[in-house]
Amino acid sequence: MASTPILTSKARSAIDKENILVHSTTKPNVTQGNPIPPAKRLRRNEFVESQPKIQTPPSSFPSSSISQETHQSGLTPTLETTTKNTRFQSDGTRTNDFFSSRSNIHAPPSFLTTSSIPLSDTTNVWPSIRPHAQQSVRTPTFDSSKSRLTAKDKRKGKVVASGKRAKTNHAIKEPLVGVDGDGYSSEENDESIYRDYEGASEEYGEQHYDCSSEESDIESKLRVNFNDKSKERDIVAPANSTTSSKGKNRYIDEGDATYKCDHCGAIMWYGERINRKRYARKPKFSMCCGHGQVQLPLLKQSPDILKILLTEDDEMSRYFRENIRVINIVFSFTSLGGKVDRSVQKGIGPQMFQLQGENYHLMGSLKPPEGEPKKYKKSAEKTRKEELMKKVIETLMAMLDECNPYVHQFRSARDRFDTNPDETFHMHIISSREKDGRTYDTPTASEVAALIPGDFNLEMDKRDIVLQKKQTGWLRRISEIHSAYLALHYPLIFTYGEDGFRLGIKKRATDATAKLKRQTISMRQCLRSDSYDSIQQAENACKTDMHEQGSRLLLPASFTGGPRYMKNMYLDAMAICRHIGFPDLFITFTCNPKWPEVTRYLQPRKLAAEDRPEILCRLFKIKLKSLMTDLTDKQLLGKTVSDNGASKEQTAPNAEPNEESKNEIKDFFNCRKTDHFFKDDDTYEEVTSRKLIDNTMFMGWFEFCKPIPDIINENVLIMDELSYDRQELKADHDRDFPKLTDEQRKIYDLITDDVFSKKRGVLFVYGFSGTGKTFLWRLLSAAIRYRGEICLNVASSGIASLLLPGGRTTHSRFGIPINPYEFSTCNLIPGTDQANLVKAASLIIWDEAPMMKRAILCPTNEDVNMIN
Ligand SMILES: Nc1ncnc2c1ncn2[C@@H]1O[C@H](COP(=O)(O)OP(=O)(O)OP(=O)(O)O)[C@@H](O)[C@H]1O
Repeated sequence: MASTPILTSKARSAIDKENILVHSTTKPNVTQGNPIPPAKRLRRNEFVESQPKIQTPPSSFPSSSISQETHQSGLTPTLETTTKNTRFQSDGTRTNDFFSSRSNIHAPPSFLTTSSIPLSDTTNVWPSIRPHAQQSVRTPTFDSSKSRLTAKDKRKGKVVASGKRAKTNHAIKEPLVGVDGDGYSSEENDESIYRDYEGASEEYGEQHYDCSSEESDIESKLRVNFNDKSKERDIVAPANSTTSSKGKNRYIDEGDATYKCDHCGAIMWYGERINRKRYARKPKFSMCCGHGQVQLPLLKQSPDILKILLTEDDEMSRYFRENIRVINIVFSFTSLGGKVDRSVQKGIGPQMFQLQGENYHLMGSLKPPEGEPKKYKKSAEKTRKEELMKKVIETLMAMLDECNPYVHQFRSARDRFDTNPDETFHMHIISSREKDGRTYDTPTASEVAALIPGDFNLEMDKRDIVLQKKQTGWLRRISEIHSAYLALHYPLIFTYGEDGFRLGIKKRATDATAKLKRQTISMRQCLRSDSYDSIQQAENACKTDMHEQGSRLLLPASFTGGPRYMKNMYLDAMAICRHIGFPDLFITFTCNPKWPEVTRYLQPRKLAAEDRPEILCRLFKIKLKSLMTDLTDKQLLGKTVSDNGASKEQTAPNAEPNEESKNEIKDFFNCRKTDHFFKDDDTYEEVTSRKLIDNTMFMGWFEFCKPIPDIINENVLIMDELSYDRQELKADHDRDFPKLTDEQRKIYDLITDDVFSKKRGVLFVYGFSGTGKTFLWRLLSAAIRYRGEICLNVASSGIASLLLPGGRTTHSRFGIPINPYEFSTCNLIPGTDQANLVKAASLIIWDEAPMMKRAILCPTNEDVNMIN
């Protein structure tokens, strides 16, 4: 997990103005007299140019100490001696930083090193301008045992280590005050930190721990007095300081998950509340149930035997917990699917493989193919060698036999095979349920699956899972929205075969939901991706008829962080870079399973971090938001001039309203403010009739984009297709027509009859290489075109398209995405020239069609049908 907030050159220049030079400290190869390699940077940083002295690199710059520093990360639990980080003030003072437990920074430009360095290093100057910067100090150590809560602080809901206040006061008196608003960990910044964060703790209810070491005497010796060299403000010198400097590094603790959602009772962290900017005595949450819109039944209590295995401390239970994943796989009905790359497993080390793209579940036939072993059983037998495993498996088998409806049905199928081996039947695992998913989640055996005599029936719901006795051995992919998707893969979690997400679950009936157009829960609500609305609307907005004109978009199951989302973020970032300049810092923010909040949550439950990845994700998100607030709202590194909307919820990109922020069109394309204008299924009339948005630049733009009826709308694509030299085509056709073989002639007649009699249909012509398919396509297209009709020749690859007269790739002709995934659709927007051309075509010849994924062929066919 990583996030890359962009700090642009303006931000950098803002930092520079405060003499906080943003450079990597890991610059051991800087040469004497030329410490600042990029000319661009020199140009922009006049103050550096005007201070030749400061460019002298320190002769004794120890690269080893730097590397120690660069590896410092997170809550460094060591007391190793490291290089002290240095920060410069506008008054020429220098301050020393330790780093914060929050993030590492990589400096991407070529002139900076790419190694990971702590955030505090962002305020470091070049080694050359800090000859005495290598102060040996102890790395601050996090020691939770030193964190003591005072009763008052507890009441306030914050945790501040006792003794910190005294130190804080001391820091206030200290003349070496740090940079305003900056200072996760710098000792000189204690005052500002405390001002900021104690205020913040009032405001945000955060809990603070002191992570400092008690080694104040060492640190106090290493204090640096910059005032001595205040005139040459970049030249720093050490000075003896008598300042006590306890508690340089503080960890901002997000507290425990002690808050409850009013609607569904979900236990939440304070940082997960809506409207994070405000302190709330009774915080509200939406990520759990969308303000009570989503009402789902609670999972049933586990069967007693499973409870014992999960909680007790006997040998069998411990063994079960240690091997719970393996045991689950033994009982799982489905297997993991995805593009697996096993080449990464080299040498010794833990077993691992790389999974690319989408992850899904696969299911095989009722019986394995002839001669093949029973795979699941095999693994079970293997594990049964161990006595303990055998006992556990037998216990669980008995449990699942009793309570899991899928097990019932599979057992019935087996019995039926045994009694009548010649009978043909298939097992049909039903996707759609009649019952309301809010109240009934534990289905019975007859509801989940049925054994149906006969072969596969084409009229079944395409999401249903149909298991046949005879299969080729291929595993079948299961739809993610099948209600049994999770229950089949995790029988030990969904012991009763409980339903997962399925279509048609009704929202809770409230006043708010009554006004909504969609009364059922969508996958998006389950995934909590509201920002998708704005993206979808952005694509539809320029059209007058929103229903007909909009391109069809399907929400992928893995929306957040999915290809579409990432592409948007990437394009936004590139647009920002182009407009404002390249970023100076590349901050990666990683998740730490040893965060105190995580440990406090997991330890009492006897769980490891990998057992509850969602807890890590949630805390990561909270901390990421917190960091983004510090960077943007609190302007830790200077004013934010732009952001890509990734942290839209908590960022105010332009805090001071200016001309730029009033440009609604720009905001619209930046996916900001669109919520004010649209909702998912609003019509154009509804949108434009709102008084709220009258006479804005945005509405003017809408008007501008309206098609003007008086102007004849000529479609250049159609004109292009009709501009062939018909006489020449006819001559070619007449020349080759007699050459057709009987088989080719038959196909030719069939197709031309259908085209000229305006029949619709799909014909699939196949044959070995060299049997004259391309010859036939050429003749057919000539036959259609010389009669003044449109024939579109497309091919799956660019090379194949060159062989066809007027050929184009299908990607280009139908707007097929380059990297299609399961839920991709064509970008063929009805009403556009491209769509009208497809509509006007009499014949579409698609060469090498099987080269395309099925995931593309079917939607393309649907899209072409839709626009016709
Ligand atoms: N009826 C025909 N009369 C004369 N020549 C023919 C006839 N059919 C095919 N050919 C010739 O045979 C050669 C191979 O035909 P073509 O390239 O159309 O085969 P293909 O099935 O498209 O092959 P591939 O699948 O490899 O693309 C071409 O030179 C073509 O002109």
